[in-house]
Amino acid sequence: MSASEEELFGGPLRYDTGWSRHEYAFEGQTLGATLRAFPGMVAGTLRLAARADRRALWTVGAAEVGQGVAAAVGLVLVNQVLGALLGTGEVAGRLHGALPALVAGGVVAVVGALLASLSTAATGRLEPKVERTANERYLSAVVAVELEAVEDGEFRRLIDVADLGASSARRMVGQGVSTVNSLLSLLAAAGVLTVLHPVLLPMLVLIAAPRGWGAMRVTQRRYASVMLWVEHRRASSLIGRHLTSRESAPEIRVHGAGAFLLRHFRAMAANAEAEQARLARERAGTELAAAALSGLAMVVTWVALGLLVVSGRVDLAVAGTAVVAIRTGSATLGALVVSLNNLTEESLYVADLENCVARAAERAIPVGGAALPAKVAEVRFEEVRFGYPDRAEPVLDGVSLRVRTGEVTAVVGENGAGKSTLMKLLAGLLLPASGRVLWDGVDLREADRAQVFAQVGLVTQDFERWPMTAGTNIRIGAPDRPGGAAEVHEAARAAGAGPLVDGLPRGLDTLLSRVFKGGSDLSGGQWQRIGLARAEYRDARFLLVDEPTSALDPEAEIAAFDRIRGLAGPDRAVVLVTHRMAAVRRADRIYVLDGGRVAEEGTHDQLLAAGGRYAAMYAAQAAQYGPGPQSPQALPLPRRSGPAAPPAPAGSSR
Ligand SMILES: Nc1ncnc2c1ncn2[C@@H]1O[C@H](COP(=O)(O)OP(=O)(O)OP(=O)(O)O)[C@@H](O)[C@H]1O
Repeated sequence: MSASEEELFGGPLRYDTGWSRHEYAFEGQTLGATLRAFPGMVAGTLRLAARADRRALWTVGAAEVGQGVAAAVGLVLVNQVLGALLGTGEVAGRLHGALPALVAGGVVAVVGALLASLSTAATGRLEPKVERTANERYLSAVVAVELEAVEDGEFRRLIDVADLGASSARRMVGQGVSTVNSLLSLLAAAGVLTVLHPVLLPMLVLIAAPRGWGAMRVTQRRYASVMLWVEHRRASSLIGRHLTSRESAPEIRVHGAGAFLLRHFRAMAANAEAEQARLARERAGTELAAAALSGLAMVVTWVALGLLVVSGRVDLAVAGTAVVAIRTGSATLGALVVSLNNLTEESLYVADLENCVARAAERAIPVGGAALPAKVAEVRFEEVRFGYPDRAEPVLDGVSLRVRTGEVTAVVGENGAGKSTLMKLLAGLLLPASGRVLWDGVDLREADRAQVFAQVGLVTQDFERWPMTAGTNIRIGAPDRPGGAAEVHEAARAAGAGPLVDGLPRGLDTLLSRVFKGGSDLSGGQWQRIGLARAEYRDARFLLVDEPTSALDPEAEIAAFDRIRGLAGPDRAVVLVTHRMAAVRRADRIYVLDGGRVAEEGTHDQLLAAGGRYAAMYAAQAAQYGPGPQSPQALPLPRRSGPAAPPAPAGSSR
């Protein structure tokens, strides 16, 4: 651990996404274990590749087998050439005798080169397709899971890892091809050596084994180091990003945080550099030892070969071929160990991706289910209980309420009372632990969730600000609606975003993101108008509005609430969660959440008369308003000289 880690992050950073399960798993990996796992890894790669592009896969396979055969035939031809050259007779005669094998060797070499380039082209075609297929596999699985899974930390970690798995899947293709290639060339060399003389095969193994051991050792150390240092590296690149980000720029300058962070950035980089240097030293030592052992084995091999020739057990041509085969064979075996190691490492991440897909399938939103009426008129909660897994106490503990089309329903309560959770249950995003949510009598658990979602529109405080054009930001509320620019304009106008959109440099086509060149950005309040326009465009029967106006200025806020209320009609229900009591008073029905239950319910006048929690909350906020004239809708305007808007109840984080 570095001093910077201690000071900035409070302790050593360990990698804590799902793949930490593999931490050091690779360290104990032996060549034998890797070889045993080999068929499974190859099968996994083949499955992915076959899903992506079967034809390219066949081409690669055929080209690789062809190259193996060409390598074997090449060695046999070398033997024939040497046999002819080292035979008896005139030199010219011997050369003439070697000619056919030489020509054939040339042809085989050309065929081998053609096959190699064919394999390269097909592999290049296959790799991006495999990555795309792997990406699509986990992305389509993850978008279909319940919201509860998305919010579950464990599952989130799986998603992070799956992201790494897709690029590993791509690399696995290349590594798989190299492995198969090395394996086939090795088989060719080993086969030819065995045919030449059985004692030659162990010699090949003797030379290559130290190099294989060295490669395995280097990879293991690198893997262990990556695992140990990856969080450190991420943390230091995080510091780098914060140093240059737009959001931190003011504090970096005014508070002088830049020099402080830069100092730690340098210190952390120095630690990482020391680790790299240590790895390089160890690698150099290991490779030197492997080369020495391999050289020793080489000396033994050549002496043994010499003895075999002198004793007449092997003739000179065979010895010459053996030299060639041993040299190519030992180089191939070294490459095989390296690509096997890489393949093993990549396969760990691909296995994580598959794990994510499997877990996502278990937590997927069920497809199909009981049909809902085309126009649902009421959603009813019956004794609904719901709690988050990491909390002992339920958030909602026996909530009963109803939401009807043609009405504005408001839900109020203090911070953490469970209002947003209730909205998610209402939207069909969460399921109750007990009790029932009934859509015109159909239990949400059995209902076709796609039909539920089709009737819901959402506007939340942290609604998505898509880094796309203004038009897309509105249209994305109902992507399947065949509306054109006129409908989008109309939705913007109805949501009070008409002048805003018209004032943008390219109107609806203006890119609302500074991430790309030429993009514009909006203020928080302007974005909220776009969010409302999106909801307007969606035109849903149940419009769920959760704290939509916190960034609007006071007058815009009142206008926004008027508009939201205006959205309610005989065919639409509006459910409003807000801390602004002024927005609530004209709701048809108000529910006050407290302690996980509905503490009070009624109209504004009824609740004020009851003198309970609602009355207290209202009185607290009313004190923030001036005694000045009221708006035509009897909504009090906040004092211009006071806070920009009536503050939320004490302790509000919003
Ligand atoms: N995804 C989650 N995982 C675990 N706990 C959560 C999650 N979301 C909310 N909670 C907890 O559930 C409780 C209710 O949260 P919720 O957001 O529904 O309250 P709220 O009434 O909307 O609050 P606020 O007025 O502050 O927005 C809070 O204590 C919160 O910490």
